[in-house]
Amino acid sequence: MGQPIKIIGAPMDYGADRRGVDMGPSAIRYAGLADGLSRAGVDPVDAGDLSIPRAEERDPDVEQPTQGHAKFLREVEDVCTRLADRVEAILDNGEFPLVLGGDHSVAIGSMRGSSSDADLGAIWFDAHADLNTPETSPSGNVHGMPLAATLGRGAFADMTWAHAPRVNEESIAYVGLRSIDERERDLLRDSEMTAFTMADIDERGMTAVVENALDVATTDTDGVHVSLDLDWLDPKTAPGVGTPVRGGVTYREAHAALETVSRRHERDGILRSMDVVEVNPILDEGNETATLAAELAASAFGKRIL
Ligand SMILES: NC(=[NH2+])NCCC[C@H](N)C(=O)O
Ligand SMILES: [Mn+2]
Ligand SMILES: [Mn+2]
Repeated sequence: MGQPIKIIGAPMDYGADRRGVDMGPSAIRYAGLADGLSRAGVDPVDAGDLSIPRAEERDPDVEQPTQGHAKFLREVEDVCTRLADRVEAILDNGEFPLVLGGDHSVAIGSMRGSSSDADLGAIWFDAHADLNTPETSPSGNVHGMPLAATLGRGAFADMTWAHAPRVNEESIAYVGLRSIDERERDLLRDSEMTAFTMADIDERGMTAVVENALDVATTDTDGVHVSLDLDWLDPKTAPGVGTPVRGGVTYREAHAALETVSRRHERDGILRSMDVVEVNPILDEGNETATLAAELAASAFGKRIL
């Protein structure tokens, strides 16, 4: 059955404005994640959830970086530090870490852990660029900042729990971008990251775009982290997310994308870690977004129609 997949839940909502995303891991498990992975031919082992301090005990105004604004940064640091350690230990054990969010700030921990012993590329399946720093963020929500944190931008420069020096911007590719804040656009334009927007998908088709993104993420790296934010999909298909943006990826395009990743992984063994984030069961309709998250994970690990 190949490399065992270690499922680890990070039921965190500190990085998002909308409560409920902390229930994502339960909803994705309930939707049949482990069964789907087994049917895809891999061996899932559920390592349970990280413990997260109770939301009711938080105070949004306690801790702030010296510059800018980032809500609950101390709580995010605590969770991501523990998550990074877990991800690193799973990889040391020869297993594959599959992290279930939680809001997208969990990716700070996933990528830090996954890159501790490796040069790591990343594919960011998301409507958003998640490149705000505390200085540029219009919302102060850390789920809009994980890539800036990983790259050590702005106020994150001195935060060793966040900055992952073995992730280089040249090895990061976005797929499906369609919502970028004004100051974030300048950060993106001035960076070496590769951004495939929805317009690129319209023009060239999903498979070609993802092949290209994989080329970017595998050049001069030891492996790839896949970060799947469910708001990447169109809200009609994935309504259970806190920051929906219309004009997103369709059901079939999403499966085609993850199947393309899986085919490259079967050929070249490129994948190193993955997270599936931003499923909010309170905003969902009949758990369909969590079900989609579970199905897309199965596609990434080899599930095929025939
Ligand atoms: N992972 C996400 N859903 N991010 C949404 C970010 C939205 C907006 N760009 C912000 O900084 O607040
Ligand atoms: Mn998003
Ligand atoms: Mn995101």
